[in-house]
Amino acid sequence: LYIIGRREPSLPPGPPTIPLLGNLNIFPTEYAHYKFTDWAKEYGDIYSLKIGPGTVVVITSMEAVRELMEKRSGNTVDRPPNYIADNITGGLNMVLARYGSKWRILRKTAHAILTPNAVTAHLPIQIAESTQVMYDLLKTPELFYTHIRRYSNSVVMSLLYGKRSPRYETREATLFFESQHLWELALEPGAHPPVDVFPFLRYVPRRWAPWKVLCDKTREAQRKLYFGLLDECLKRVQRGKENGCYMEEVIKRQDEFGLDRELSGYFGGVMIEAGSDTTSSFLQSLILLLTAFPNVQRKAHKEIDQVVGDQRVPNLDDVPHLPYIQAVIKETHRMRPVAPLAVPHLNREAETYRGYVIPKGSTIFVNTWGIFHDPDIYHDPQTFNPDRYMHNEHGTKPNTDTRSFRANMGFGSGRRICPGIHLANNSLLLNTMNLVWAFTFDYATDPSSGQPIPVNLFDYHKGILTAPKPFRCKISCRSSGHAQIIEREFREAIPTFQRFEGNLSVEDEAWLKATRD
Ligand code: HEM
Repeated sequence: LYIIGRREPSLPPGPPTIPLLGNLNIFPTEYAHYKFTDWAKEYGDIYSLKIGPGTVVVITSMEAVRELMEKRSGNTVDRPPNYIADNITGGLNMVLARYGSKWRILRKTAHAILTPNAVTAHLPIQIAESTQVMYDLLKTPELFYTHIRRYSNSVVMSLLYGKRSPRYETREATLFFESQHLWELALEPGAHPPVDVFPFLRYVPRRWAPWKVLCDKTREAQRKLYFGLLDECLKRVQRGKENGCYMEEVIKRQDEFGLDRELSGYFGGVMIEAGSDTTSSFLQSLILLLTAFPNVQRKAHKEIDQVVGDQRVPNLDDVPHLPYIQAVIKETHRMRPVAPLAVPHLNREAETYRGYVIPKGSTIFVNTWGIFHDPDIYHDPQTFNPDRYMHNEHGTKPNTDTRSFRANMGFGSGRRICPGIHLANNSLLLNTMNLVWAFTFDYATDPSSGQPIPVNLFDYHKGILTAPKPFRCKISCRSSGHAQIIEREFREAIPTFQRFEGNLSVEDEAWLKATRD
C-alpha cells in the first residue's frame, strides 16, 4: 500500500509525493494553469504528478506537443475517464468521450458539417448575427456581455437547428445557459469526491452524495434541450419543410454516419456547448484587452479606417488587408486562451520520450497557458502587444526555434483538435473587425467619484473554459455615420434572419416586431 502514490523512477520529474495520495493533496482545484506554469519553471517542459496510483503528465513546450500530441496522435487520442460526465451523458459528450466507435462516429459527423466549404455556406446568418451584435451594442452597450453570449449561441443554433436566438432571453438560449451552468458545476474540479481515483466513492448512498442529485438534474436539463430541438427538426424533415440546417442533414444521413437517435441528440447538443461559450469567451476577452490597452485600439482603428473607411461595414474580403487586426486576434488567443489547458488527453499505450516512460493510461495536459506566457519565447508576455505578430508569424522573440510552432494552438492539438476551427475563425474575424470598426472601448466612470474604473485582467471564471467575469467598460459608437450604417445593415439583414425565425415564441415575435417597426 505504501508504494501507491509514489513516483516511479522512469517518470518525468515532479513535486514530492505522499503515500497513497501522491500529489492529490496539492493538485490545484481552480485556475490549475497558473500552478501548472509555476511547476513548469521548476520541473521543466515535461513533468509528472501522481494522483493516487494514476499519473498525470503536463507538457509546456511546442516541441513536446509536436512529438507527443501530433506525431504520436494515434496514441494520445483518448480522454481520461470521467465518471461524473459519463453518468450525465452516457459517455456521449463528444468533447470528453473516450476513444472508441461512438467518438469516431461523432467526430466524422462533425468534420462533414464543419469543413471550410460547409461553413462558407452559412456565412450569411453569421454576418447577420454579427450585425445584430453591433446593433445591440449601439442600443444597450452596458449589456455587452449578454449580447456577445447571445451571438455565439444564436449562430450555432441557427446553423445546427435552423432556429436562431434573437434575444438573450429566448427560450432555447435560456435552457442552454441553465443546463450549461449545471454542467459546469458537475465538472468543476475538486468540487466533488474523487470518484475516478477512488471508485468505491461511487457507491455512497444518494442522501450523502449530493453530486448524484446534480448529475440527474444536469442530465434532465440537457436532454430536454437536445431532444426537444432534435424532434422539432425531425418534424420539419418529415413534413418536407427543411430550412437547410446541419441537423436536417445529420438526420437524413444518419445511416451513412452510423448515428442512432441517442447519438444524434447528443451530437447536436454537444456542438451547441462546444461552439457557444468558447466563441463568446474569446470576444469578451477581446473587449477586456482593448479596454485595458488603448494604444492597441488606436492602431487597430487606424488600420480599419484606412482599409474600410466609414462608408460601409467590413467584410471577409478585407481580412488580407488587415494584418494588424489579424495580429490582434492572434494576440488575444495568446493572452487569454479560451481553454488554458485545452482538454486533457490520455495515452492508449506506454510512451517513451526523452528517456522517460509515460505509462499507458496517463492523463496528458497540454499547458497552452504556460507555452503562451513563456518569457523565453515571448517578450514581455503579460503585455497585450499584437505588434509581436507583425514582426514574425509566431510572435516569438528573435532567434526562437519555431519549427514546432503552428498558428492555431489555441484550438488544441492532435486528433482531438477543435473541429469547429473554421466556423469559429469566421466568427472571430467578423466580430473583431466590426467591433473595432464601429466602437471605442474605454474605462467606465465611477458616478460618485468621477474616476475611471480600471478593469481586472485576471478576474476570470474557474473551469476548463475560462471567460472574464462580467466587467464594466464604456462602449461608444465612433460616429453618427457609423451608427446610421449599423441601423441600415440591421434592417437589410431582416430577410436573412427570417429564414431562421420559423417557430419563435410570442415574446421573441413581439421583440422582433418592436425592433423592426
Ligand atoms: C474561439 C472558439 C473556440 C476555441 C478557442 C475552441 C477550442 C477548443 C479546444 C482547445 C478543444 C480541445 C482540443 C484538444 O483536446 O486538444 C476543442 C475541442 C472541441 N471543439 Fe472547439 N473551440 C472553439 C469553437 C468551437 C466551435 C464553434 C465548435 C463547433 C460548433 C467547436 C467544437 C468542438 C468540439 C466538438 C470539440 C471536441 C473535439 C474532440 O474531443 O474530438 N469548438 N475546442
